Amino acid sequence: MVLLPPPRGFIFESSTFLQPTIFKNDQVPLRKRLTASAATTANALRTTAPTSAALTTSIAETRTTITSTATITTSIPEIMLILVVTIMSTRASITTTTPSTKHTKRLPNLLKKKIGILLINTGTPKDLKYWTIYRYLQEFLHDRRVIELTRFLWCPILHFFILPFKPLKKQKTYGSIWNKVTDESPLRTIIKSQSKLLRERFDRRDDIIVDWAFRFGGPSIEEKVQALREQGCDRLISIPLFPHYSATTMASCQDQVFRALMKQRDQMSVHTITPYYTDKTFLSSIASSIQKSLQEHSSIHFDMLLFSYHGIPLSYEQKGDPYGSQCRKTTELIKETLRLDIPIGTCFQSRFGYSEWLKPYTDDLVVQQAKLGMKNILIVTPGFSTDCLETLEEIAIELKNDFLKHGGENLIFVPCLNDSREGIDVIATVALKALQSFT
Ligand SMILES: C=CC1=C(C)c2cc3[nH]c(cc4nc(cc5[nH]c(cc1n2)c(C)c5CCC(=O)O)C(CCC(=O)O)=C4C)c(C)c3C=C
Ligand SMILES: [Fe+2]
Repeated sequence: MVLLPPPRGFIFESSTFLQPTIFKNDQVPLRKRLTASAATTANALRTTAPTSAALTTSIAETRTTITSTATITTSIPEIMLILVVTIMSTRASITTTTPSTKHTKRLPNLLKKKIGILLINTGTPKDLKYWTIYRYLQEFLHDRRVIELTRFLWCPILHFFILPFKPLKKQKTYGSIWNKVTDESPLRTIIKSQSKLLRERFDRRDDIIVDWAFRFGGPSIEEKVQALREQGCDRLISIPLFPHYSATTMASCQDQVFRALMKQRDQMSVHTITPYYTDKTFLSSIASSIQKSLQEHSSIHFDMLLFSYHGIPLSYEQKGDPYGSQCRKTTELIKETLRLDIPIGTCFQSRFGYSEWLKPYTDDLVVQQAKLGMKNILIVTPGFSTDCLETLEEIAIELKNDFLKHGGENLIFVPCLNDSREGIDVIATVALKALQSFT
C-alpha cells in the first residue's frame, strides 16, 4: 500500500480563481460535480500504485464534467483554459507518483541511518597519458574558485596557450614521482590508505562508512556522495584534507559536495569542517615530524627551517581569502612548540601564471639564501596533508637541485603526515569533532 499525500492539483486551486466567471449565474452544481470528480482523481492517486489508466479514466471524467456543464455558462476561451489546467494537473500528478514509487525501494537502506565520512583532496591524473593529464588540468583550471579571471579572457588563454603544452611538461614531472608498483600518482595511493586506516579507527562503529574522492580527475565527489547515500548514509561529514581555508581548495570541494546534494530528493544532513590549523593534534604532529627529521639528519647543522605553503594569487588574499594569514599563524604556533634556535621562515610555492602571488616565493628565497652562503636548509610543507607533485617533485627534486646549483649542500624535505599514525590521528580528531555535531 503506497500512501501518497492528497494531490494538490492546480485544478482545485484554480476553481477558486475562476469562480467569478464560472459561477457567475450561481451555477453551484458545476462546483459540486467538479469536486466530486476531483475526489475520484484523488482517490485513484491514494490507492496502491495508481496506474496511468486509472488516472486517465478519472481525469477524463473530470474533463467531461467540466466541458458539459461549462459550455452552458462559460465562453470557449474559458473552457480551453480549464482543459489546459486539468491536463497539466494530470501530468503533474503522474510525474510525482513515479519517483515516489521508485524511492520506496531505497527505504530499507535509509532506515539504517549511517554516517558517511568523505575524505577529499584536489585530485591527480589517473595515468600519464597526454589526454588524461589534459582533461585533468582542463577541469582544474576551469574551476572559478581556482581561476577568478573573467571567462571571456581566461578561456582563450587556457585553450590556446596552456592546455596544448602543459600536459607534456606534467608527463615528465608526474613520471618522476609516479608509484610504479601500483601504477598511480602518490596522492591516490596515500588517500586510499588514509581512508582505510581511518575506517580502522572506527572499527567498533558499524554505522560509519569512510570513503574518499577527488575534486578534479575522479573518483568524483558526486559519485562518492551518491554511493554513500545508497549504502544508507543519511548524514555526511565532508573532510577536505586541507588544514587551512582557501576558497581555491576548501570552498571548491564543499561547492562540489553541495552540487551533489542538490540532486538528492531526500537530502543528507551535511557537516563541513572548520580549518584545523590551530588544532593541538595537528600542531604537535607537524612539530614531531620536524623533530624526527632533525634526529634522522643529526649530523647536519641546519642554518634554517623553512615552512613552505602552496601559494594563491595576492589579489585573492586582498579580496578576503584568509589562507595566507592562517599559514603565517601556523608557522608561529609550531615555532612556539619547537623552541629551536635556528632562523625560521614562511614562504609560498607552486605559483601559476604571471600575476603576483603570496610572497616570499619559496624558489626565490632558497636560491637567494644559497647565494648568500647558506648551506643546509630543512623544509616542511604543513599545508599539504599528503605528499604530491607539489612536495615530492617541486620541493624534494626541483628546489633541491636549484639549491645545490647555487652553492647549497643539503636541502632536506620533511615528508607530509600522509598515512602515518600521526597523520591519521589528525584526520580522526577532525572526524570525531564533526561526529559530535550529529549526536
Ligand atoms: C592555478 C591556481 C592554483 C591555485 C590557486 C592552487 C591552490 C592550491 N592547490 C593546493 C594543493 C594542490 N594543488 C595540486 C595541483 C595543482 N594545483 C594547480 C593550480 C592551483 N592550485 C594545478 C594546475 C595543479 C595540477 C598539477 C600541477 O600543475 O602542479 C595538488 C595535486 C598535485 C598532484 O600530486 O597531483 C594539490 C594537493 C593548495 C593547498 C592550494 C591553496 C591553498
Ligand atoms: Fe594547487
